Amino acid sequence: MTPLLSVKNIEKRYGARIGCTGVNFDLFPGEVMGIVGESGSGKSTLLNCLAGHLAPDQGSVTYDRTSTGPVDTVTMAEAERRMLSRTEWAFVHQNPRDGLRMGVSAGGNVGERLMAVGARHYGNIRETSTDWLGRVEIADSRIDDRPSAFSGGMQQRLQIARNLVTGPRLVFMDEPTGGLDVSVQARLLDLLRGLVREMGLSAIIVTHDLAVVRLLADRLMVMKDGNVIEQGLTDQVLDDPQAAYTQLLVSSVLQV
Ligand SMILES: Nc1ncnc2c1ncn2[C@@H]1O[C@H](COP(=O)(O)OP(=O)(O)OP(=O)(O)O)[C@@H](O)[C@H]1O
Repeated sequence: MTPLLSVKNIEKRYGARIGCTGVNFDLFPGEVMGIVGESGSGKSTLLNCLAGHLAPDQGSVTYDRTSTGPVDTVTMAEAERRMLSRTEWAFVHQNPRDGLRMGVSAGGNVGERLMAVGARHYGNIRETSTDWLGRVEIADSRIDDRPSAFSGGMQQRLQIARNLVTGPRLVFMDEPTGGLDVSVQARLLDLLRGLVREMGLSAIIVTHDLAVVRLLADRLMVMKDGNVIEQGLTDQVLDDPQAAYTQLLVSSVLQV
């Protein structure tokens, strides 16, 4: 089977400082990969290199695009990458404000993504938007409200609807449950798990929360000081960690 994403030898430096280095992995269709590690270990740098937000200094990221087959997203033209981000990819930010348009209604936030991929019929756009708000547990009556009138959990659910409405194949998530109350996190996690399964999504999720990877990720990558120090099936890595650092991480000795 062709990997959906094939990552080879990615390195990103900030001057002399290493962001991440020597990262290699394949992600297959329908797989969810978790990336964990303490603060500053290089998780966000790697995610941003994979999603095309940062240009790595070395390495390749090959994506199996529906229309053309495998393409190197590091060297592709910016316009092409932007098109991928609107159609086959999605990016869920930790802070919903970074992924929403705060001055646009909830329905508009979802609907404009449909318009960006060519939807023109107002009635259909409104209907699909309402349907998606329902799927993320936002009442119909809130469709014309702006996200600024929503709670943090609702904003995050709206960001998820905005990202998934166009039916992406690959979703990048940066601490999707970070910054939320514990009870809100649990509900959001449940919702995400349902959507990922139902839509057969592939995803790469950065988190410092092992409960998030336990619930969502098939595979897990552990990072420290910019390096991947262990990777494998989530249950295997968490239940039988090989690296001393992962053992500390799992035994909660480390605060990540
Ligand atoms: N814009 C930048 N300029 C310089 N150094 C940076 C920049 N962004 C990140 N770094 C450095 O790169 C390394 C990896 O940082 P990164 O933000 O990727 O880690 P992280 O694991 O995502 O951390 P956190 O969980 O705190 O977000 C750190 O040493 C960090 O200081």
